[in-house]
Amino acid sequence: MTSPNPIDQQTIKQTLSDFTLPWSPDIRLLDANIIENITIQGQKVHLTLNLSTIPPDAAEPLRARIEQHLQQLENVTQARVFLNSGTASSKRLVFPPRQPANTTQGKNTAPAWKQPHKHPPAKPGNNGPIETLQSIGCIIAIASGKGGVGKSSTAINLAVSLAKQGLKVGLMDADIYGPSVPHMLGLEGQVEVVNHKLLPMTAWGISAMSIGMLVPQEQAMVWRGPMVMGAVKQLLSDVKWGELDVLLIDTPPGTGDVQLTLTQTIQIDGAIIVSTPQDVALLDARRGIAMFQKSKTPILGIIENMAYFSCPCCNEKTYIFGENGAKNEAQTLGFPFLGEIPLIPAIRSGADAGVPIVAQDPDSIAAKAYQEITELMVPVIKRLTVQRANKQQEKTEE
Ligand SMILES: Nc1ncnc2c1ncn2[C@@H]1O[C@H](COP(=O)(O)OP(=O)(O)OP(=O)(O)O)[C@@H](O)[C@H]1O
Repeated sequence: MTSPNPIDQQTIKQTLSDFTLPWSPDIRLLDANIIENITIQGQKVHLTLNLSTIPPDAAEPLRARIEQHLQQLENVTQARVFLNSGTASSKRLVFPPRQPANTTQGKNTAPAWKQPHKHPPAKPGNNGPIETLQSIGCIIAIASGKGGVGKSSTAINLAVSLAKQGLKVGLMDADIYGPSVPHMLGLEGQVEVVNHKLLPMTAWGISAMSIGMLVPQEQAMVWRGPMVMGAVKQLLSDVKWGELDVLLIDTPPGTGDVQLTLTQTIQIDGAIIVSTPQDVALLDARRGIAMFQKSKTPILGIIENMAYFSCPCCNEKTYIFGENGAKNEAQTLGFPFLGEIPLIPAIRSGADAGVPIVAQDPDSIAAKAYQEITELMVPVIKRLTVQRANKQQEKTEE
């Protein structure tokens, strides 16, 4: 007896290559940025469609048609198509109900660090734990000394990549002056308010909140001093994050009011510094590092973004801005070097289209570079979670 041919992404894409959009027959499904994700396990195929790009009446028929089509493939025993609304507010999330993590017949077998985080209850006072952050395993700031080095793109792709590894991830966009997270995640619409708390929006498997979802961008851009501090505090205490393994905070470049408010208001368990390889960016990165060190926030490592240009034809690497700049800097300063992300047009076009590259093309060089970094981050997140719980416990006992 011969074993069935393995199915791969290529076969699935090939099968769907003639599929056109019922409401726009000139456009192929594969060209329409509608497919979020294809996962294959043996002979089972799961495909996720981005509901926000489909006319409401067309969603269910399209889902059923694709499912039926895939089911006809010789080696497919199960084909399931899910619709993901991309936002929490639209209430159209039609994933099957989430199973409790790591449970077998009702018995919770999750490792200790993944048990529901039971941080002690909030204590009144300035530096007491904030109630909405109580069920968060640990908090990591993504920072850069200089603007435009790709900090937000890095934060988003790391968040989605961590979620793909099974972690519950939140992303708070604290870049009050230039919030780019909603656009990069393709999030639109109104934030939902329940019991006086804001609900984060969901996209690509993560929860996200940004000042850009609450006020028009022109408004926030001119805020200074107390207004900025007030906005950061609101993002921290008025958002119902729920249970998360990790909250990533995308901070604005530099060392201003936002960073100060964050480090004075909450316990940040670690900071990751994003830098490009050039000297000037590295110099600015040093300032960012110094600020976190002043507030005793551990530096978890440095990521070099736009490390090299990767030729789309032959994958040859060209080190446009010099080689190993951030890597050498990390070594000099004694911090872990977490990895390098290539300069790849698809990272920019994905961000512009609201589809992070790790979701759009998980097998790409870029997605793999982010994944390698998140594989290093997972054990760190576990360690920080345990440390945070211990620290919070100590604080309540003081
Ligand atoms: N590795 C990369 N390859 C190609 N383009 C990239 C890469 N990283 C970031 N970009 C692009 O560079 C631009 C700046 O990136 P991004 O907004 O993430 O930077 P930032 O440091 O957060 O900026 P800001 O200082 O405005 O907050 C964006 O258009 C983004 O898509």
